[in-house]
Amino acid sequence: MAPTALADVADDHTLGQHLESISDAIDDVNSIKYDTKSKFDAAKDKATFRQYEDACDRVRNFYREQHAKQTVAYNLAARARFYSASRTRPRMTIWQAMEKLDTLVDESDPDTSLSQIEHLLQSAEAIRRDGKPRWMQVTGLIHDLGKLMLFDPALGTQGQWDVVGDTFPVGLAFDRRIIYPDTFAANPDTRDPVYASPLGIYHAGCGLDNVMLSWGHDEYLYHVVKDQSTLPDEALAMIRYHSFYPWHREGAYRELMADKDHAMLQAVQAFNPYDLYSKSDDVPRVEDLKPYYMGLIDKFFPQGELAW
Ligand SMILES: O[C@H]1[C@H](O)[C@@H](O)[C@H](O)[C@@H](O)[C@H]1O
Ligand SMILES: [Fe+2]
Ligand SMILES: [Fe+2]
Repeated sequence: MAPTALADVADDHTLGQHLESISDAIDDVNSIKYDTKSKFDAAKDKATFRQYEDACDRVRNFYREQHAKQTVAYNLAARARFYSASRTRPRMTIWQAMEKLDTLVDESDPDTSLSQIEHLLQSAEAIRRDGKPRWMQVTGLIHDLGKLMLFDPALGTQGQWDVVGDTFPVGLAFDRRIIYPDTFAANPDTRDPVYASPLGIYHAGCGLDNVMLSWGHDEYLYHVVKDQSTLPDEALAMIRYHSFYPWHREGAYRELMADKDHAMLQAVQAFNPYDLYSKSDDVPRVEDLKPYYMGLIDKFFPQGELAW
């Protein structure tokens, strides 16, 4: 009897593996062609979130400082620190990073009272509920982990102004469609003849890959995960451009786009409602959701620990 029972177990196991690889294959097909619609009521939600005109002083002061200090010179220096060969990069798994980030209170965010880990799980859960591919769910789960840069002294982060908040390109005139556009008057780049010109240091169609976006959590996380995960380009664009509201929501800076960026814009726009509007959902139960997301993390970050 025993050998038969053992064989049954072995067969069950193989069957389980087959089913898993079939569902992986379906997911891979979905990753190429995925539905960019979401269940949110965009018109209603637009009136509820991101009301910067009514925002508190904390948010206003945050942007006043950010817009004065994000210069080309600062951006070059921040990137040099990130890439510096002498920097010892902290090593952490994705889940450890999520737990570490949880202590941060984002000064730029007018909309959420939840902790960071809850926001990440809320975004991921909303994507999962809508039947989107697993690579997009895991993107929701990690998209704000770049805020961890605040905790690495070697990155020389100056405060929150170079970590959170909406992003915009530097090296060309600041567009009026960025929130609080008048606060750029305090930025020295507005008095530089090249940086203050319509295309600045760029040329039309140069592609967003060649544009320097203000330094912060999007850019940092993009550089961390691009070579340390199996995520598709769409996921990397969702991470890199998720705070670039003047582009993905307001239609600014389109003249800088190259062909590839049109598909990336669609991806970022498909992602945005899950970042923003899931902020009104119920508080997720971290321990209940952990096993499912640990499975996704293993799939897309097979080496476990990442260098941050
Ligand atoms: O306040 C928020 C917050 O910091 C987000 O993480 C970021 O992606 C947004 O664009 C920003 O405006
Ligand atoms: Fe973010
Ligand atoms: Fe977010």
